[in-house]
Amino acid sequence: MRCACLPLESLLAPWMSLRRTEEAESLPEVPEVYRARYSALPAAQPLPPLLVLALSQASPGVPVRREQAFRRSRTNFPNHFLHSASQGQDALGEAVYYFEADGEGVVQRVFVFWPLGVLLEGPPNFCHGGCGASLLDDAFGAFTNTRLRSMGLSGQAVTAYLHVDYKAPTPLPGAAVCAATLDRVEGRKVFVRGELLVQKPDGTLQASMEANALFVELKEGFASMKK
Ligand SMILES: CCCCCCCC(=O)SCCNC(=O)CCNC(=O)[C@H](O)C(C)(C)COP(=O)(O)OP(=O)(O)OC[C@H]1O[C@@H](n2cnc3c(N)ncnc32)[C@H](O)[C@@H]1OP(=O)(O)O
Repeated sequence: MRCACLPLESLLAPWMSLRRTEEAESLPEVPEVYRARYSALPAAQPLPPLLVLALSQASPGVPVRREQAFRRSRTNFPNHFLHSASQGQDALGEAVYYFEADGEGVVQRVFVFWPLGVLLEGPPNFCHGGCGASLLDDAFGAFTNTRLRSMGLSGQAVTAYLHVDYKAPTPLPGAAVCAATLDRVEGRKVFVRGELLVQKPDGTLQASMEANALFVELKEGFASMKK
């Protein structure tokens, strides 16, 4: 039987070797809600096939819209654990964030594509569990804070807890998509759930990790966090 899976090279290239061009290239302006953290994809950067697959599986028949895809603005967050320290050839490649909002502009879901290199290993040839948890935490944070901003709120919430269930190993080198959505809201408490999706050899997607988390909107924002 013919394997429906995407060849590894098409999953990873060119994202693994992507280097920043945002300083040199004039990129389209992104909507205000996203602007603090994200920038537009350069014109030459295609949407990762795995991201497109995850989106079409999550919402069959709904067109994938390039203008809903962003990358993280490194200029504003030069010390970010995932977007700076953990980046590199054979480590994390560059993420692509895809936000979905409802008719009122309120963010309902985020999908975050990550190229995963061999240096992220836990068990031989598989991703470290702490790395997967970090990717999920990042997606949950991106979802929660962008959703809050899209509702006219602060967008300054932090993780109070993160629960991860490891359902299957995550192969390296490879790629994953973290999907995050709302569970419920109780005052300042935002409960989020999601999964880390990888592609099986038969081409279908499977959740190698499932997670839920509580984010708490800070009363006085990040500036109030004490050392
Ligand atoms: C720039 C982009 C950043 C994006 C963030 C990305 C994700 C991250 O990695 S954040 C970093 C990791 N997280 C942290 O460092 C947070 C550290 N913890 C804290 O600062 C505080 O404990 C904090 C803010 C979570 C809660 O403190 P505070 O604002 O004083 O609220 P507090 O009154 O204690 O709790 C609020 C509610 O949450 C509940 N709650 C707080 N923590 C928990 C928990 N671990 N489990 C269950 N419930 C909890 C409380 O019971 C309370 O509930 P209720 O209102 O029903 O009584």
